[in-house]
Amino acid sequence: MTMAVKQLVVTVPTNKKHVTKEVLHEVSFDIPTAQVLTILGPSGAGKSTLIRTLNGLQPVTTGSVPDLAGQTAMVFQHFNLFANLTALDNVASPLYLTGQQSKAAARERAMTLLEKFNLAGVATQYPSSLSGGQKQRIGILRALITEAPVLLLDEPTSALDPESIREVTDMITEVAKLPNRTIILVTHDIAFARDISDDVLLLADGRVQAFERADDFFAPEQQNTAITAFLTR
Ligand SMILES: Nc1ncnc2c1ncn2[C@@H]1O[C@H](COP(=O)(O)OP(=O)(O)OP(=O)(O)O)[C@@H](O)[C@H]1O
Repeated sequence: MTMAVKQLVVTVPTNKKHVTKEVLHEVSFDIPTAQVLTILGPSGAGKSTLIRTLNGLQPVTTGSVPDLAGQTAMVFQHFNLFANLTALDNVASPLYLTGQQSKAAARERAMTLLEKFNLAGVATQYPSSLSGGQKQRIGILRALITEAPVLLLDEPTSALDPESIREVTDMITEVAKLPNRTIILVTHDIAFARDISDDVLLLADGRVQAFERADDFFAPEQQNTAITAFLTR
């Protein structure tokens, strides 16, 4: 099963009154379910705008995206943890803040997740005392606890030091193995993209430059074309 994005156009306001700018130009591709789709492209290509549109944070101007309301969970570049909540409560928060579960039940579920991913030791700590890698792993668990079938990750490692990057990419690799989980990942980390992707969408200037199976995209004979074009911009 796939979910289609069809001729998606997104325009955003500019500093000038009544002047808008088209950030995505008739973008079409299919989101394969239970796979890892990686969105690559140079800075300003529209990657974040696309992922925000899929999450309903950015309105569609014309064209269409699948209705993913209530089916997505987002992981942010800068973690966006609640500073006043412990790691445990950050993970539990999507369940109890929405009233889906009692705080006690949500915490129990959160603790199980923390244990599964070797983070039980930081359960009572606040974000300010966590490393970047720990913060992002907590951010990923906060998304996972929702059991949303579509996980959106917007440059989850770009604010991290090399050691933390490894912790987080290892965790995302584990998460990608969970059954029935669709992952849409924006990254500038080509090596990680090559390791984890099933499909690749390459954007530049708001247009689709390539949409193909990762094996084809990263095939040796391709490396002088699409990837080089991307890397050298
Ligand atoms: N809400 C907005 N208001 C004004 N401009 C916006 C808005 N959202 C996106 N843009 C502009 O749209 C273009 C694409 O931005 P976007 O953040 O989607 O690119 P990106 O590929 O994610 O870049 P990066 O890799 O640097 O994060 C940029 O020129 C950006 O300034």
